[in-house]
Amino acid sequence: MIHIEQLHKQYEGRTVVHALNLRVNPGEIYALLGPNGAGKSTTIGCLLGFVKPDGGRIQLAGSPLPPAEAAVRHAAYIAENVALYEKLTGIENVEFFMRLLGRKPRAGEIEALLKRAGLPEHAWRRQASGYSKGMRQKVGIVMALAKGAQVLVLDEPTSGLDPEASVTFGESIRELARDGAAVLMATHDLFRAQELAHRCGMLVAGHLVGEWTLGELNAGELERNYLSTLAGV
Ligand SMILES: Nc1ncnc2c1ncn2[C@@H]1O[C@H](COP(=O)(O)OP(=O)(O)OP(=O)(O)O)[C@@H](O)[C@H]1O
Repeated sequence: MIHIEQLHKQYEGRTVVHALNLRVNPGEIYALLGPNGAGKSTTIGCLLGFVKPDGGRIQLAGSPLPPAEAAVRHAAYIAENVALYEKLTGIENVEFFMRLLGRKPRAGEIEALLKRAGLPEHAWRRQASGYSKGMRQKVGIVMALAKGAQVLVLDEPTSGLDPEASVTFGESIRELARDGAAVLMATHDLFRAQELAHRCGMLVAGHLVGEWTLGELNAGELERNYLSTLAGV
């Protein structure tokens, strides 16, 4: 579960997130939409403890810990470009990550996770320096799976992915949500948001100006809502 109450953030005296309230339940995928500079990444930064908020309350996975510590324990973060140890192979990256979590992988466990996330077998033992963006995202998914993350946070996850990679990635996200993760995804990809998310919210200049339940809307209607909401702000 992700629970944000009255989140407030300023930079150099300018408020970039205003009294934001947002809740993502276990098993739910929530798409955070909004134009460039709306405050999506800042909100994510506050959620994961990278950015210090100026006010409000954040709770992750029901933990009483501050966001940075709760995120280390319960959350996985997949950025637009997943950073990996370039000299290590896919398998070695995941193994290293698991050891950081204090886990010794069982025989065949990493291979099974890589397969589940759809990383082609020929890449498993190749250095990550040669991985494409989509391949990196898949390793990110494996890390979320290995961690059993209860909270998954994604920033522009499908930007620059080809349609097939985007679909495969979406399937992995759905699977993680079906396993009970609360998923928050900041995106400009309205089509993918409509396809994947259960709900979406629109952030404009740090204000949450609209929230919609998807499923009732097709991608065209979501785009019309987005544009008319933007025009009305
Ligand atoms: N470290 C910082 N110092 C000063 N201003 C910042 C800093 N980080 C972000 N901002 C400002 O905060 C506002 C929100 O930025 P943020 O990156 O959160 O928006 P965003 O919705 O993620 O945008 P995009 O869709 O372009 O990624 C912007 O006006 C940005 O210039």
